[in-house]
Amino acid sequence: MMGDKSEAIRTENLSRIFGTNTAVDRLNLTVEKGELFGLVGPDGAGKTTLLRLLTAILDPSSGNAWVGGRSILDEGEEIKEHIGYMSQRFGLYEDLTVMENILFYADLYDVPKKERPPRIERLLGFSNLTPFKDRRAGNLSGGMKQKLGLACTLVHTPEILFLDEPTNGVDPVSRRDFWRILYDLLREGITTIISTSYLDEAERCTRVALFDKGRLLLVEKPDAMRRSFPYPMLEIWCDDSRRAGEITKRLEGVKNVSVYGDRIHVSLDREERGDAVVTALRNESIRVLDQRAAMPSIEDIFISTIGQEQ
Ligand SMILES: Nc1ncnc2c1ncn2[C@@H]1O[C@H](COP(=O)(O)OP(=O)(O)OP(=O)(O)O)[C@@H](O)[C@H]1O
Repeated sequence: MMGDKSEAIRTENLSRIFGTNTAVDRLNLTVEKGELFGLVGPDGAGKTTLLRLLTAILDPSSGNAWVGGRSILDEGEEIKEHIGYMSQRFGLYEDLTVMENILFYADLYDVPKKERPPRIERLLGFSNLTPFKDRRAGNLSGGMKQKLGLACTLVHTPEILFLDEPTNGVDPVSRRDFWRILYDLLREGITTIISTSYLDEAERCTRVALFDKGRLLLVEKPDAMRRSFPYPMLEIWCDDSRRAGEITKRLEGVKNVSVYGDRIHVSLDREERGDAVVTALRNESIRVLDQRAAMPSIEDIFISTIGQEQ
């Protein structure tokens, strides 16, 4: 079946097996045009393999996928012309300057010479790299390198962008900058598929797909995901939150516990259990400073869903 016109991506029973290991397991997924679509899941969940399948770098073991209406099985070369892919090991040339790196990718993608100056100026502006255009890539900070990688990935104006953990190891301020760029791209109508291990980033996506062991467990808008979370959540501020987390995990009716700095999130089978949790903590000499009902974060949902799987 061909993809719909409003669809950026459609997969049908897409699978990839390595030996006895199923990295992507009969995946059926549709991403609409103009989405900023997040892939999350623990290490080894199959996110990178999925991105490599969709970018036509890796052949599927079975099933098919359409990217911009083109099949990965027999239109891989056309797909590559219309997409941008920033892999975890995106190749920047450390000895070349920012400008030279962008020009290198412009050559690689045969960007017409006349179109280059305005496009490159825009990309440099976009990524705040104009003042650094003559700096060697090797001398850029981690955050700037990622922005340069993105600029290189965008030089041939792809319709669909695939980013594999682009902000991994980047400081929080640079991560926010990077996301500002992604939102600008979203406003321009570019579809982006991004894998991330930062769950606060997943909250910023239009929709999030949660993977584990090659299988798609959930796909939803972050808000809807939070609203449909089946368990009441209690947020408790306390001292020694780690120990509080350990104690809480063992209590009856506690579905799940996540520890965040000076507070814990507890999901319960029934709201009334909250008082018993607080009492149990106090009995173990934990100082409970405050408590309130809370909305679950994507992290709570993620931990709870993966937990039920095992
Ligand atoms: N080329 C390969 N040969 C053999 N096994 C592979 C290969 N590529 C991936 N795998 C296996 O497939 C599974 C999924 O890996 P994948 O890299 O896609 O996961 P991931 O979710 O992207 O995790 P990470 O974020 O750590 O890269 C893993 O068990 C991995 O060991």
